[in-house]
Amino acid sequence: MTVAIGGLGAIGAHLARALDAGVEGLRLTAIAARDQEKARRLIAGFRSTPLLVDLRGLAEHADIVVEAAPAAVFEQMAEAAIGRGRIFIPSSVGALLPRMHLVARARETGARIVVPTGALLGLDAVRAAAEGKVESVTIETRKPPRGLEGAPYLVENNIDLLGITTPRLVFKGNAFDAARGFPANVNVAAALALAGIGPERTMVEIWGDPGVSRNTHTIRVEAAAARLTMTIENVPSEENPRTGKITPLSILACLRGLTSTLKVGS
Ligand SMILES: NC(=O)C1=CN([C@@H]2O[C@H](COP(=O)(O)OP(=O)(O)OC[C@H]3O[C@@H](n4cnc5c(N)ncnc54)[C@H](O)[C@@H]3O)[C@@H](O)[C@H]2O)C=CC1
Ligand SMILES: O=C([O-])CC(=O)C(=O)O
Repeated sequence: MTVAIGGLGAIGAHLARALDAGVEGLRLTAIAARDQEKARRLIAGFRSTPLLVDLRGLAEHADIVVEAAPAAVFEQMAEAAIGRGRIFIPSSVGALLPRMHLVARARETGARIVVPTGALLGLDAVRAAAEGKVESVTIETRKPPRGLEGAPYLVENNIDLLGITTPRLVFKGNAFDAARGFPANVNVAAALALAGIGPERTMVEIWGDPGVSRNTHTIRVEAAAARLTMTIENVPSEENPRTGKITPLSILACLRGLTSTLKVGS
């Protein structure tokens, strides 16, 4: 299958390099970048040169379109990919929550929207639990203050975390509101909501924590079949401290799952 990537930052550049290095059954055919010069430098050493197109053009050149750009440009990429019936893999999952009409549109065009586990863990177990009765799903996110810097919710509420010396709870509410207030920080909460009981019922706490050096997410699920408590501690990437290094790896694993003969995990 052919793959196109929109956005060449912490996630996209890593993914592009990995695909060019070789992944069985997958070929990188197109990329879109805001900084064209940087993109050219990235692909200069590639074994096979992908086309450099704009975000909307990606869907014309690949079976699978991976969105790895800021949430602000999510809609144009999603609409083009879904409109053409592609497999659309979003990174900015929070941007999907207020746009669930895209799922109905995908049903019409034959597109698929495949949400990767991303910086989170355990979505296989959450999905399994949600086949039965689920009482509650919560996620507690702790990030070093600079990993939350610039979030619209903090700006609107005049919350400055940079000088704090003790952990501070900055948001408590549902996943829908968390994604709106922290579009670049809690995509994991959106993915959890979609795997389980939806954005209104999935509860989120966001902490600015000067005591952690990793982006740390703990999910708790109380269900009829099982009780889950899971924590992941992500090493922030050098390019973008908001993004854990595991994220492009998760998308790569997700891509492999689309073509592999042996697939592990639901
Ligand atoms: N699902 C998950 O678990 C996670 C999702 N994310 C989300 O994934 C998205 C990408 O994250 P990163 O790679 O860390 O971001 P980044 O900021 O490192 O990279 C984004 C790239 O998109 C490019 N870009 C911006 N506008 C563009 C346009 N119009 N056309 C083409 N390229 C454009 C930027 O130049 C930049 O290179 C973000 O929305 C982030 O919040 C991040 C971490 C985990
Ligand atoms: O922990 C991470 O790497 C990123 C994160 O919270 C998100 O975008 O949801």
